[in-house]
Amino acid sequence: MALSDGIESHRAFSDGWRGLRDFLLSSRRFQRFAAAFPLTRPIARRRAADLFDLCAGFVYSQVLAACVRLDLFAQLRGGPLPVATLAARASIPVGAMVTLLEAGASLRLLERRVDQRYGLGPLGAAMLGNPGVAAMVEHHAALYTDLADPVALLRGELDQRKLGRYWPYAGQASPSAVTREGASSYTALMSASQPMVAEMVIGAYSFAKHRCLLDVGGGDGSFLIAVGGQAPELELRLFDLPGVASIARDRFAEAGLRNRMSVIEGNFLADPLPSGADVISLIRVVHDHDDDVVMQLFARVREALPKDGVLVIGEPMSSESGPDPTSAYFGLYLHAMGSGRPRSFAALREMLKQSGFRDVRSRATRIPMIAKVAVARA
Ligand SMILES: CC(C)=CCC/C(C)=C/CC/C(C)=C/C=C/C(C)=C/C=C/C=C(C)/C=C/C=C(C)/C=C/C=C(C)/C=C/CC(C)(C)O
Ligand SMILES: C[S@@+](CC[C@H](N)C(=O)[O-])C[C@H]1O[C@@H](n2cnc3c(N)ncnc32)[C@H](O)[C@@H]1O
Repeated sequence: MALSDGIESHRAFSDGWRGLRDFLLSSRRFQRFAAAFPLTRPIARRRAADLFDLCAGFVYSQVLAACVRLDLFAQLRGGPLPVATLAARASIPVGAMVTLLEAGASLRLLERRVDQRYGLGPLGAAMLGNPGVAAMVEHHAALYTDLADPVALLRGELDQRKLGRYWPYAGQASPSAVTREGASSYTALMSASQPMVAEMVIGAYSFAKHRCLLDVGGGDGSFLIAVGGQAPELELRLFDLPGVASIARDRFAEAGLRNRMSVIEGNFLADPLPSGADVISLIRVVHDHDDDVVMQLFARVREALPKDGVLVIGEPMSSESGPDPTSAYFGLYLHAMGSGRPRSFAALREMLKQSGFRDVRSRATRIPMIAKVAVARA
């Protein structure tokens, strides 16, 4: 059998079986049968609950947003508190506060305790361990507005995208014009959420074997500071737009790190990257840009690295097998932002190979949803 015949018969089989599945699942009669029959009932209930979660997810997100805005998790860190206390502190009527607390409890963010008190739930407690997540939730207000009419957003009918304003470099021909003021909110958000990302990247790749690291698009330097803590001998350099570079300079000066770290300002779309580093990192940078920009960036990284120098990419990457809700999130997020797309490791590997990189490998991270890592040699 010729290869094309084999592919054709595989496609026919796959389409045929999926067609049968879709026919059954969309039939009200089959749904009634599956919910009644004891062996299929658990699956029917799970599917119904999955669909309910998709319908109601925006409400769950707003319950979380209210808990974060009212600082409920931090308030409950020391132990449960009475409803009346929480309501008075939030200037919310007791009845409405109970509605929020019950919603939080049903989502495992909070827990109802005896005597009309509420404490942390397992997910609320996990929020306290990852303060960057609360910062993300706060800034979702911009995305939430842009997504109010998702079809208009996808059709390009929104004149003003809030998320586009939040990330002023996105899709801009002259990102160097971004001022320090324009960069300050996104730089603070990146700084707040960097610890969980740095943990993933440093856990997957050891920088200690290198001499000098250049972090391109390095923000306020939080990633470099985390790497520096693990690799005390490593020379650290940061490259970012002028507005962000000035924030990083102040941060290093405040932390007394000016001797250890240097900051180079520039635009990687127009300026060559400084040479001298034997490892370059791109942390949450590549997915912000369209393919043509990424290819330019990879070319500049390759020019700046010595032979055998290493490029480390750390960011959320889409899954190559099966459904992956983080891709839904980043796909819509980056669309609203105005440039970029989530890429799988395989897509990045292809682009890296086309740019002349070799030995492209994926490194496993502890929580891939937060960041995956790709490593390549110049
Ligand atoms: C002790 C007992 C009783 C039981 C033990 C059971 C057990 C082992 C429980 C585990 C407990 C545990 C350790 C929980 C840990 C939870 C963690 C680590 C949770 C982490 C959650 C992280 C989340 C939700 C991250 C969300 C990230 C978001 C939304 C990121 C958004 C990123 C954006 C918008 C980036 C923008 C940058 C741009 C523009 C794309 O470049
Ligand atoms: C999403 S942030 C990531 C910041 C940091 N790496 C982190 O993970 O926290 C992307 C960074 O790339 C920088 N950037 C975007 N376009 C750039 C350009 N053309 N030249 C230099 N830096 C750029 C931004 O200013 C920003 O600091």
